[in-house]
Amino acid sequence: MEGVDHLAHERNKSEFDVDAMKIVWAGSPHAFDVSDRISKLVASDPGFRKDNRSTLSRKELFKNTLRKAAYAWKTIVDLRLSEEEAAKLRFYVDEPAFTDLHWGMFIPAIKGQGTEEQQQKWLPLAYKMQIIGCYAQTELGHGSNVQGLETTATFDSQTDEFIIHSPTLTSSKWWPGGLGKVATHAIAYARLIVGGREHGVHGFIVQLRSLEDHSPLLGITVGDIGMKFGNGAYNTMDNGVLQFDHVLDVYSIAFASIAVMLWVSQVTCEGKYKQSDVPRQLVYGTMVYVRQTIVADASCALSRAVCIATRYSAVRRQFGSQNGGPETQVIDYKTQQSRLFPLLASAYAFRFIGEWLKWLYADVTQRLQANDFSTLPEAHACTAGLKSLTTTATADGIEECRKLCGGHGYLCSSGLPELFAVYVPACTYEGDNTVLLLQVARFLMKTVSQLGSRLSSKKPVGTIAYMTRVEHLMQCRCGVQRGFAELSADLVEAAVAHCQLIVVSKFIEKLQQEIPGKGVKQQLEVLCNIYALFLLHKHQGDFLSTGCITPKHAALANDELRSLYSQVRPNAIALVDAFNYTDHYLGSILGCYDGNVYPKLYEAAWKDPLNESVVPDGYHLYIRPLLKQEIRTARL
Ligand SMILES: CCCCC/C=C\C/C=C\C/C=C\CCC(=O)SCCNC(=O)CCNC(=O)[C@H](O)C(C)(C)COP(=O)(O)OP(=O)(O)OC[C@H]1O[C@@H](n2cnc3c(N)ncnc32)[C@H](O)[C@@H]1OP(=O)(O)O
Ligand SMILES: Cc1cc2nc3c(=O)[nH]c(=O)nc-3n(C[C@H](O)[C@H](O)[C@H](O)COP(=O)(O)OP(=O)(O)OC[C@H]3O[C@@H](n4cnc5c(N)ncnc54)[C@H](O)[C@@H]3O)c2cc1C
Repeated sequence: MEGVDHLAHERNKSEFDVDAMKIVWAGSPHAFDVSDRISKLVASDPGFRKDNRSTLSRKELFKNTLRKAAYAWKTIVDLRLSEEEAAKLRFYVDEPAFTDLHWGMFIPAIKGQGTEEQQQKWLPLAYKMQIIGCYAQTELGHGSNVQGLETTATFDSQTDEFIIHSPTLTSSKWWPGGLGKVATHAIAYARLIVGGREHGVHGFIVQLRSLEDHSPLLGITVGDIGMKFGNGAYNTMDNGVLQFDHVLDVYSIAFASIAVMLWVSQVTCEGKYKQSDVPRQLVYGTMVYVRQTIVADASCALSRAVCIATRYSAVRRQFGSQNGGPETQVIDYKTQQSRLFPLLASAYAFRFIGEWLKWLYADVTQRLQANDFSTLPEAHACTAGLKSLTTTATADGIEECRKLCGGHGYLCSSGLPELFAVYVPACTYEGDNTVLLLQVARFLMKTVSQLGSRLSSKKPVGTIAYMTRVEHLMQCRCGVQRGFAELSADLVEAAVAHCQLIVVSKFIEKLQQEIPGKGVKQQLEVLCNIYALFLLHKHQGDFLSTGCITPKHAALANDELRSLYSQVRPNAIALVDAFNYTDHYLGSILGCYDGNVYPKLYEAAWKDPLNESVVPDGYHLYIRPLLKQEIRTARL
């Protein structure tokens, strides 16, 4: 029945202050206020409806996305929302669109790599959306290997301009989000050539389309690369293809510096290339920035799937009826708990590692401005490794949540298939996860060679086993005289172990902070122990081989896990309520707040276009002749 909370009995079991946990999840009372207000604003506005996406054609879907993006911008302007509120609104609109890359990469690239002059020229236009940008780095032939990019930018000292060109088919820009049909400008990465000499890959701001009639400019060929995985999903985004034919790009300016003129690589009017001695990888700065935002995104996506699966697991009953009484809630099965609760713990773990990574990125950015590159390698390794670890775990976790919901998890109305389809490219974009782990492995090899076996001492006591595991995995690999390439598959395992050590240690450090609210810290301690012991159980071969745990320890850890699951069980619904997601944002009948699943599933079924007629189109043409044997049947 509408209005009845079918999960009230679960919510009454909670042993902690849910409102206080909501603040912990949001990060601060202010952050909670903004999230709560904006999520309700979006949920209550029919202009942001999203429950019909799976029934639209690609063109209808895309036009609807443009409508929503324009409507969101009008809402932001009319309500005079702050940058923080506007970002939250785009988040809760929950539709991959060109705005993601305009705000998520194009603007950060100009802020992070543009000179003061370039920022003054381009940022006001971008903030007012008088230009729409994309980040055009990947090409048809190269994505991971940035140094393999083929697009050229040749400086013409006669005209004081750059000529941007796609010399080969494989140099076509391919994948940039927003590029296909919307972006008017791109930050295009190209090989800088000055005076016949090549100076590696640099970023250029290039105008692609007329600001008058949106037609591609002379020398620009641009379009969409076609349908992607899943039906609605990421097909709201116009990932594009772009070719330059000797574009005399009067607007392009070679990105001349990182942060505040820290790294000045200039091309003078006389055609001289000047670069000071800062790491050339600073040109990758935008990717490092985005990778740390992707870690925070992982906690959002995983928590969303876990919220759906947890609420449905409490609603769903199957088997176990005693004397005609109610069947057993599937959330009470130990197998369901052993699959679901580690994902619940991971969602919280990724939330806190995302907070720490945001601090690490801000710290390294501040150091760069002071010409201090000392923590850049660690920042790169951490952002790369944690992006890889959290997105892989989240993509796998969303699929596990779909399976935890049985058959109904496969319905679009569960919200899980689309969430999976939208999320999984995160394992590829912003750096293929294996390629990024190889960067971490390279960092570990260098660290081991510099520090000897002790990779790092500054870790909480509870992580000794985790630290020993990483050192053991590295020693086993570094000890043998074989090349990096030969050992790369093993080194990637050590890289994963290193990242897991970071997540566990930062979760433990989080618990050392002052955390207000009745029972809140205790619940987080349970989740931290679940995260740490679940991984120890999953990788117990590594831990046993280090000798720092014995088979008896491994068995005790497993017993402790079961006990921890029992401690979470009465609090599970409250722990997912703490994410404070609206039903609109969840987009899931199985995960609806009131747990009134069956009537909503049944009602939703009849809204499918196929049910607009009781006799389907095609019956008279194809089925009736079949049934009436009017088609000559093959001789049996
Ligand atoms: C739900 C809807 C979406 C939500 C949207 C929200 C926001 C939008 C954001 C994301 C989603 C949408 C789109 C994604 C956009 C993209 O995908 S943009 C393109 C991303 N592409 C990549 O990530 C490419 C990956 N490849 C690389 O980063 C590099 O090629 C490499 C693998 C790092 C290798 O680089 P290379 O220059 O060859 O260096 P090498 O391996 O030789 O290393 C040399 C030294 O440099 C150090 N180093 C490498 N990278 C960095 C770095 N970034 N920072 C600092 N240092 C770096 C490396 O460690 C080596 O150091 P040594 O001391 O010499 O060992
Ligand atoms: C949805 C989506 C949105 C995107 N948006 C953008 C965007 O806005 N802008 C942009 O510039 N790009 C974008 N991209 C492109 C994305 O950044 C690249 O696809 C990504 O960096 C991976 O590169 P690749 O496609 O070349 O993969 P490849 O590197 O070709 O990967 C193929 C396989 O090769 C393996 N491999 C590659 N190199 C090595 C190695 N050295 N050692 C071991 N294994 C290796 C990989 O692990 C993988 O298994 C997007 C991609 C997607 C899917």
